[in-house]
Amino acid sequence: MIQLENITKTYGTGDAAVQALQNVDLHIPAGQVHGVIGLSGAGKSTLIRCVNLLERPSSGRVIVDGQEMTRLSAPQLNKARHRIGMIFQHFNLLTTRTVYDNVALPLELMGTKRQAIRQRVLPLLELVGLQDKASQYPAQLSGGQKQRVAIARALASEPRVLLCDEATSALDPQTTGSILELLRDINQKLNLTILLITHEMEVVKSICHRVSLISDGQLVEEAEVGEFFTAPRTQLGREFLNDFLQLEPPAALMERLLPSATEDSHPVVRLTFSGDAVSTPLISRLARDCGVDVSILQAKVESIQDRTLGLMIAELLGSSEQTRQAMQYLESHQLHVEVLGHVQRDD
Ligand SMILES: Nc1ncnc2c1ncn2[C@@H]1O[C@H](COP(=O)(O)OP(=O)(O)OP(=O)(O)O)[C@@H](O)[C@H]1O
Repeated sequence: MIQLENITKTYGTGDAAVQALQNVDLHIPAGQVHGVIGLSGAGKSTLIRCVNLLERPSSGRVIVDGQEMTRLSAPQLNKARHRIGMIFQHFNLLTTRTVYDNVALPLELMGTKRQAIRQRVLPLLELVGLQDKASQYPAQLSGGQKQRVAIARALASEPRVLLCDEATSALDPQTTGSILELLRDINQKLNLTILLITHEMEVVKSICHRVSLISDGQLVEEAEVGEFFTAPRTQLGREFLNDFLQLEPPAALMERLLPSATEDSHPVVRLTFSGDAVSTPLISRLARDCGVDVSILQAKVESIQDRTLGLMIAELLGSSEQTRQAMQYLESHQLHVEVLGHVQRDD
């Protein structure tokens, strides 16, 4: 439904040139909710704005619903944009129009008749739960209600695709939850394809089927959400996951961590495991098979879609050969082992 082919976007020229996107390829099938996550300045907004050509790519092709957007004339592009709704972090409602008139606006611009507008707007207000707010003005609404109006407005022209540009970043966690629920509902009821950009893992976890990770204008990782949360393939992916799970070693331990091993130090490791490994008694096997004791410093189990994810920060106690074998043993059982540092034995 959405296809980006080898997209590059450069802002400015010469010394002032900023390459915001480099060789971006992305394919999102119809009916999917796809998230793009990345740090500030990574190129998320540029990427999503390239889909409806609010930003024109410097090179590459954008194809939406079979139509090559990058080849359309201005009037054709205008028409094609009716099939692509968009919502924004700060809602972008017209303050002088009522809720009803905000939702009606795209239809008015398309020349739709009054009666037909009414027949479209009222069910949309019902869909987003604002049927009793039709005659209110945006200033009278909460942030969540404003975003609901924006969603209804984006749906007015019966789009096939909805672009969400940090749509929940200005909302509190509870309101975020209800907006994400509404988006999930719309995705299922209308089979709407949704592309969203976010810097929040919670958003990805809640509603996305697949996720891409963007860094310095490049897509560096793409995976199903369950896979991304259980086995990110890049260091940046692991950092997002660790931030989300808030599993960092205690500060006092961090201060004692040595970057490399000494004769009488033990490794401190972060273990990430999923699937069968969660229910396998690996710790007792480490003691039995490798002669290594495990001192658990922090541990957590999370359910992500249909997968279970376990995380643990632990100190491996044994000789350097024993701990090396223990790490090999863990990796051979599909655990991701990251050595955070080494801690000097107390005794
Ligand atoms: N109109 C512009 N002119 C020049 N540079 C720009 C323009 N818009 C974005 N950039 C630059 O392009 C890069 C990507 O910006 P973009 O806004 O797409 O990132 P982002 O991931 O959405 O960031 P944030 O999460 O902070 O909004 C940044 O280095 C930014 O400074």
